[in-house]
Amino acid sequence: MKVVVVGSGLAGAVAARFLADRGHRVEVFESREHVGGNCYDRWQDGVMVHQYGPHCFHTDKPEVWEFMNRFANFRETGFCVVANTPRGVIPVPFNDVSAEIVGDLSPEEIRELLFVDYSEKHWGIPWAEIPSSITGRVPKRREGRDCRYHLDRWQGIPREGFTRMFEAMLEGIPVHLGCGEDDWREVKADHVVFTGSIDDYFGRSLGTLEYRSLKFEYATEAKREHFQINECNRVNPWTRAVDHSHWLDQKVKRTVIGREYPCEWDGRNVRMYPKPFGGNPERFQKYWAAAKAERDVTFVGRLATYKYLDMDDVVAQVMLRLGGGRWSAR
Ligand SMILES: O=c1ccn([C@@H]2O[C@H](COP(=O)(O)OP(=O)(O)O[C@H]3O[C@@H]([C@H](O)CO)[C@H](O)[C@H]3O)[C@@H](O)[C@H]2O)c(=O)[nH]1
Repeated sequence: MKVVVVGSGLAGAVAARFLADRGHRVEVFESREHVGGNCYDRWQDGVMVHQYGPHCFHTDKPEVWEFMNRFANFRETGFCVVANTPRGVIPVPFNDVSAEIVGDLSPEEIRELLFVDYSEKHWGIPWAEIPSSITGRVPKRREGRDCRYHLDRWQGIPREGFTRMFEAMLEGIPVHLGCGEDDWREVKADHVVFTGSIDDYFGRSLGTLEYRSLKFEYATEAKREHFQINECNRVNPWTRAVDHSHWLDQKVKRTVIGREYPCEWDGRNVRMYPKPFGGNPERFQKYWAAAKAERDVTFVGRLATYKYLDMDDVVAQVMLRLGGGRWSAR
């Protein structure tokens, strides 16, 4: 069977590999000039930099971890995040170490200190309007002194970077970079795996789905003790600063610091976070109903399913939808 995969980010690359492994003839169409989507990394001043913000792979799903390890040698490590709050710099999620610095706090006080300012900057709306699908992601008070941001059984990053991992995943599969939005439609295929924003598939005929985006600033500065500092305050306009030399534990004096400034997706920058408010959920449901009626198209990934999915959930979603024996959108 001939399959066209639209997009070479995580969903697209996993889908392409999954199908090629099962004997299908796969061709990938990518609008950017590189594979890997927002996981793309590159080298700057000798430091491996995640171009579109920090991506730590973390999972409790053995089949997902096994799949990813076919394409990369992972440096298995957990990353610790601290928050720069009006009461000092503390580990986030809030744990016993945080409590030693600012005193033990009630859930409401933790929410005020760590989440309200950050989330309002990140999402651009008042805290009270941020839906529970987002606030539910916010890690609660954690007992103990484990300062890793995620507690999943497996976590880390590819030693040679995500870009190299994607290249390995796509080995032997034709990939077209820098494509126009509709180039893939010219190819006659038995099936399409669409990983772009679902409204693009339908020519935005039912309205445009909105996203939050980020403006990234990269500066070469002195190496820092902390891997990531979340700005949980109103003083600094950026939400987080990442010292990229920590990915590979690079012993450097100078490093690359990436700062993230939240903004709206405007059609020229990158779609980063689906916005589950402001009419978008209703708009998405209309597109999803239309998607269900499409024969021989599978919609997968964060953009096509308009869901705030973690990386491992994307891999699991692709495996389920393509391995479940059905080809149509679900
Ligand atoms: O200090 C904070 C942190 C978070 N929030 C709020 O929680 C929402 C979800 O946060 P998070 O999952 O961290 O957001 P994101 O998907 O951008 O994070 C990815 O980056 C790394 C992580 O930062 C470690 O490098 C992680 O692997 C991914 O989850 C957030 O949108 C805020 O609303 C907060 O308020 N304050």
